[in-house]
Amino acid sequence: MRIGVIGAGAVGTTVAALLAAAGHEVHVAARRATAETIAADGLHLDGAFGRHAVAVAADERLPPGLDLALCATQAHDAAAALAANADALVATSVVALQNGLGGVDTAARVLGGRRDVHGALVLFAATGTAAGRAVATARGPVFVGAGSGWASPASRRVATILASALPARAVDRFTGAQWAKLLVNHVNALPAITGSSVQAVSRDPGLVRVLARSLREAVLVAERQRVRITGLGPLRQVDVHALGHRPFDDAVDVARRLGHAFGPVPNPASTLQAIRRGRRTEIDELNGRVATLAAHHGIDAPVERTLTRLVHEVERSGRFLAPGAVVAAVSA
Ligand SMILES: NC(=O)C1=CN([C@@H]2O[C@H](COP(=O)(O)OP(=O)(O)OC[C@H]3O[C@@H](n4cnc5c(N)ncnc54)[C@H](OP(=O)(O)O)[C@@H]3O)[C@@H](O)[C@H]2O)C=CC1
Ligand SMILES: CC(C)(CO)C(=O)C(=O)O
Repeated sequence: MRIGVIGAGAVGTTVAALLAAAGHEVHVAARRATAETIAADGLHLDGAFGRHAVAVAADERLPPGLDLALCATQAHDAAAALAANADALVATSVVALQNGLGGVDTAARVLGGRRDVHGALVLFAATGTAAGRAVATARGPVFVGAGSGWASPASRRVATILASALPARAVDRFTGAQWAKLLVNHVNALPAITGSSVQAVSRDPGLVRVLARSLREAVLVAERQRVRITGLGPLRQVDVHALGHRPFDDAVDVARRLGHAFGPVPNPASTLQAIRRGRRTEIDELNGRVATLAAHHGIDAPVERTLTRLVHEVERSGRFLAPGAVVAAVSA
């Protein structure tokens, strides 16, 4: 298959390298300097999916005539990246890999309301190390779907193509699964604020309770949105229930397990990686999105609000906070 990947960061490099290693003809669209490096040196992936060095085509734009295109930019770059490639994608199935709730809608809107647009919920963890280079710090599947019903034949086809290269499958009730991924991504904020890993946060008795409180707020907001969150990857349906409704210590247990679901290799998660590279984070699409929805429903979500504010403060200052300062800020 001829497959395009827009964005050669942590996720784009991982997926593109695995697709190329599985024998697909892969075209990468990246910023000019990155595209030149990849065209000359190929893609290099190490870690949980093995070591791969593969040659791929790379340019600032994708060529026309692709069977499938994956958008692997950060959420706030997706609209511009897809618009820049829209002419090449008129007859191509498109998959949005962004975290948060808006990936599929953004892609469909930018591509003129097209129906062959799918979302992918990525549950592996990857860290970008240089242009066209990434390390997968934890394995995990990719779930493909769209909308609130059964997975369509088109989503199943996309999942089958991806499954030729990495663990991937179609998922029903994508909207509920996307909320489950949003809950999983609650592990992102505290490493970004403290400069530590997801696993280190889960081991810290104060921070893991903050994580559990933020998760509890998110579950209550989802319920007010009338979303039924499905189990996904490390987060089972019973865990979602525990986060919202069981005694708080049960929610803390779920939060702790979520952090350890990423294995022994320290996972900074994508939000801390953005901060380390001096890039804008996606926090407004994660905890910030929950805080906004909470306000819309007249619910108080003080932990979601505070975590969003603290990530923005670290984005601006570049100074991480000690765990005790975070616990104090959330409890103030
Ligand atoms: N990292 C992870 O483990 C996971 C990440 N995700 C999600 O996947 C998405 C991508 O994350 P991640 O790979 O970590 O992010 P990165 O920032 O590492 O990669 C995004 C890449 O897209 C590039 N880009 C932005 N705009 C364009 C454009 N117009 N044309 C070409 N390239 C462009 C960026 O370049 P530049 O930096 O120069 O702007 C960057 O190299 C995010 O939504 C993230 O939340 C999901 C699961 C796991
Ligand atoms: C799955 C997880 C948490 C992997 O780190 C991720 O989505 C991210 O880093 O944004």
